[in-house]
Amino acid sequence: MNTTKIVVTLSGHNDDEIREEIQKAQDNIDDFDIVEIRGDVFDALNREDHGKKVRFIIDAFRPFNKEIIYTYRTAREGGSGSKTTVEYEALLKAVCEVMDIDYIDIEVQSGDKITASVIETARANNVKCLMSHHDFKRTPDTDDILSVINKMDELGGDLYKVAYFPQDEADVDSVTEAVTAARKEYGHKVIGISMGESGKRTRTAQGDSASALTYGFIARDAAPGQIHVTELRKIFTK
Ligand SMILES: O=C1C[C@@](O)(C(=O)O)C[C@@H](O)[C@@H]1O
Repeated sequence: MNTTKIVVTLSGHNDDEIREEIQKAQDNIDDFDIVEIRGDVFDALNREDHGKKVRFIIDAFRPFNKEIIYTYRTAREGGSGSKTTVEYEALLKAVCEVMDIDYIDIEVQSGDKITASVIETARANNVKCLMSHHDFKRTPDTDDILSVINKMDELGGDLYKVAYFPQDEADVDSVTEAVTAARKEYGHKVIGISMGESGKRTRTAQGDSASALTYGFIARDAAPGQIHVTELRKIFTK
């Protein structure tokens, strides 16, 4: 049975783009299970306006019983977020405290102390922790990918996501092998993404190497190699 949930990443920056994405997503509401809000696209806004945008998106999908992931992707991991690690920690904690979300994405490279303190606040507010790690330049070998995932498990997350950029097919295979091995160890909690065109097969993998979540787009892709959610739904219902 296919148990990969489809996530739609929303990355519209301004009101027009946000409305367009919400409309398209609502028109294709059965093509995804979870909504990812990319908070880093609101980086230029103050805390209050940032919060308003996030709440607006949450309110658009709650009536459809969609789960919500809040992600603030920092520039060092391929996003547009320019906050310092101290600001990053404060933002994630505030989001857990005041927003009605299901998952918070925590970049483990922000450090063990920050990760632990965000996890504590998330737990206190019934928010699940999606541990993440991205490298937009390269892919380490399978053992190194597995040590990142082991670390995420030690830190105490609910889902473990790694995303890498491949240089060749062998790099894509390393991600697939790491997901397969980590699933044996930890169960269906692992997400392994190889970005770009050649990595697309990691986004549609089924069986032993299937990820717990696969991220797709509705209006514009938020990462290289992302697939439209309607296509993902077709692939995963075959
Ligand atoms: O970590 C991920 C995965 C992703 O980078 C992708 O490659 O689809 C897209 C991001 O929005 C998300 O937070």
